[in-house]
Amino acid sequence: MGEIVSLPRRASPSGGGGGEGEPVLKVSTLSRHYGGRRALDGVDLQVAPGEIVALLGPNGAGKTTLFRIVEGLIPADGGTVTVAGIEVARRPAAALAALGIVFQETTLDLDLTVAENLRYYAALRGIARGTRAAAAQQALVRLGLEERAGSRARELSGGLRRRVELARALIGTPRLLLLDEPSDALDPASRIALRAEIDRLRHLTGCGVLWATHLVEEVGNADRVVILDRGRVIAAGPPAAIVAAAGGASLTEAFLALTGKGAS
Ligand SMILES: Nc1ncnc2c1ncn2[C@@H]1O[C@H](COP(=O)(O)OP(=O)(O)OP(=O)(O)O)[C@@H](O)[C@H]1O
Repeated sequence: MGEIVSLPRRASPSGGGGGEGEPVLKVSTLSRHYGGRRALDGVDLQVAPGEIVALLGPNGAGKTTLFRIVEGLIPADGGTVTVAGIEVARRPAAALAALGIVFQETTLDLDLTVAENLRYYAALRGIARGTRAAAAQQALVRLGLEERAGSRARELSGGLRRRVELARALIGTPRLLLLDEPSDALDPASRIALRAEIDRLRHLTGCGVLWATHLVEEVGNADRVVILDRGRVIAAGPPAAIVAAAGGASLTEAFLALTGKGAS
């Protein structure tokens, strides 16, 4: 186990990121057990508007548990989570309304068309009947999916399905986008395209992004990386600063030095 490396957040959005303004996600001393097993142990992290924060950790580090608490699906044992200033434990519905979520597994209805999936989600988000079609159309345009509007989700490649899910997550103008290992099932070209898309979208919408992954090569473009290991934050800061502080030549080396574990 490496020592804790804590580095300052980038002071200015230059270089592509956001990083200014009140945090859209604030996680403070969060803990959670499953029976006798400690899944999260005093986790602190923040995401600013327009900022991409990668949550990097090996399998079992606690990433999914953290996401479930932020989404209001399970309670924490201790600590607090606020989304856009709203405390999840006190006002779960309001906090959920400020979130856009892309789950690890595809959650599109494969028998519906792309446009139908988006309109259905708009209805779930409480968007008025008269404006749902416009909200779905705006989402299609944002992701360059207009020509796919009539395609059944089943006919789309994995990369295109993810783009539809991103489009869907942005309906209702969320303040924070939660991406739970979104590129796990994608081929390398689709992974690269997805990263570029998310970078573009955070500039376009100003939403913050928390991106969970166990793939070190995915996090180099993030504004900040938070490394989670066995439920604890063991390093946090811009990728280059983590590499420098851990004395590695690359983020992969730094990750190995800090966790003592292999990563893909
Ligand atoms: N429902 C559960 N019951 C008991 N233990 C659980 C449960 N869910 C997770 N755990 C344990 O909590 C720890 C954190 O798991 P979690 O799924 O949050 O990690 P993760 O970083 O998302 O891993 P992965 O990348 O494999 O999804 C692990 O030790 C896991 O075995």
